[in-house]
Amino acid sequence: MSNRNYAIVGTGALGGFYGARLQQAGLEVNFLLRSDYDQVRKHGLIVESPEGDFTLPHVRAYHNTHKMPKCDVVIVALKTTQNHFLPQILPPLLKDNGTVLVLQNGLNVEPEVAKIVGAERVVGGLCFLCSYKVGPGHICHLDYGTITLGEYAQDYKAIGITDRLHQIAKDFKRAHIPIKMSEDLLLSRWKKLVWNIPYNGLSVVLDARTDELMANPDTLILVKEMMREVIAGAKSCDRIIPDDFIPQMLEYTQKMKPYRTSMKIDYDESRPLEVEAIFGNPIRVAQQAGIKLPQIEVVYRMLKFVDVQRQEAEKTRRLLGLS
Ligand SMILES: NC(=O)C1=CN([C@@H]2O[C@H](COP(=O)(O)OP(=O)(O)OC[C@H]3O[C@@H](n4cnc5c(N)ncnc54)[C@H](OP(=O)(O)O)[C@@H]3O)[C@@H](O)[C@H]2O)C=CC1
Ligand SMILES: CC(C)(CO)C(=O)C(=O)O
Repeated sequence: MSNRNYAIVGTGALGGFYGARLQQAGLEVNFLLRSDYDQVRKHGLIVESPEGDFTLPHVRAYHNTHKMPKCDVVIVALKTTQNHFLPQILPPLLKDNGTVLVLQNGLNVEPEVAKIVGAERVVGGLCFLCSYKVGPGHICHLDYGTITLGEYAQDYKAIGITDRLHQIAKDFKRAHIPIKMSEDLLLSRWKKLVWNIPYNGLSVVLDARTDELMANPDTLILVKEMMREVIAGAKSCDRIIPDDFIPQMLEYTQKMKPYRTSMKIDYDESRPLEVEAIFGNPIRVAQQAGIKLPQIEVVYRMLKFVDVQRQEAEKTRRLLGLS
């Protein structure tokens, strides 16, 4: 049995789900919470899942990083829009030889964390998970769950699969979380963006679920064209995604239960959108290599517009005491 202890920074749809699974498998997991702290401290976590519902009535819940024990593995599961909190959260939580595992969507999230804790402490992970938070401490897992783990090194240099990756993978497998390991984290991040960029973006701009985007011939064309642009973006970083990856992603989505993407859920709930991590960073990275991604850029500008509008409306509602 591993004696590695874990911290979950951001106990929401993703962090709450994987953290609960790790605790259920017997590992020590320390959960950092914000608005859900009181509820989770008193009543623990509830997970509904097609793989079996379960409740953890007692969890190690904290709302202050300084009160948490130092951990071997700190999992970053905040929305990227909240990453400005990481410089305060991470240093007191991490053991001297500890690892930060970044499970967020988007590109260039590891370099952000590396600036705080050092590149040698960072590992990334891409989560193929459909999960959302129903209420405080209550997570609904809809489908999938595989994590692709990859080592991070300065400038996303591919450094292969290390011993610590195997160690972390072992803990997750113990918790029945399917794990793949990537030799090249940057390639894996771009591959994930082949899905996230078209579906997350169009779901918000067009107010549509994945099945609706797939069923309509016009949106299907847009999805495919945006996927081709993501592949061009990856190529600008010398990462080659074969063209047959597009039909694979389309088939994956076709088989998926009708799904409101995570960005659409954020939009519907008036939360800030992960526009910069998922759109802005890939656009800028490609641009630095002299490659333009014009269709992705159109959706990016639209998303920024609707995001600002929503946040302004939300601020007004708060000022009026309406939310
Ligand atoms: N959900 C999914 O199925 C998938 C999500 N992802 C990615 O995973 C990441 C997390 O997404 P998701 O779990 O859906 O998001 P959620 O909004 O469900 O969870 C994030 C949690 O972080 C908490 N939080 C935010 N700021 C702080 C803080 N300063 N201190 C403590 N807790 C904080 C939030 O609490 P509060 O309520 O207080 O704001 C919330 O509970 C994103 O990058 C997303 O794109 C990737 C693949 C699938
Ligand atoms: C691709 C998917 C749906 C997980 O499979 C996802 O990553 C998301 O909603 O952000």
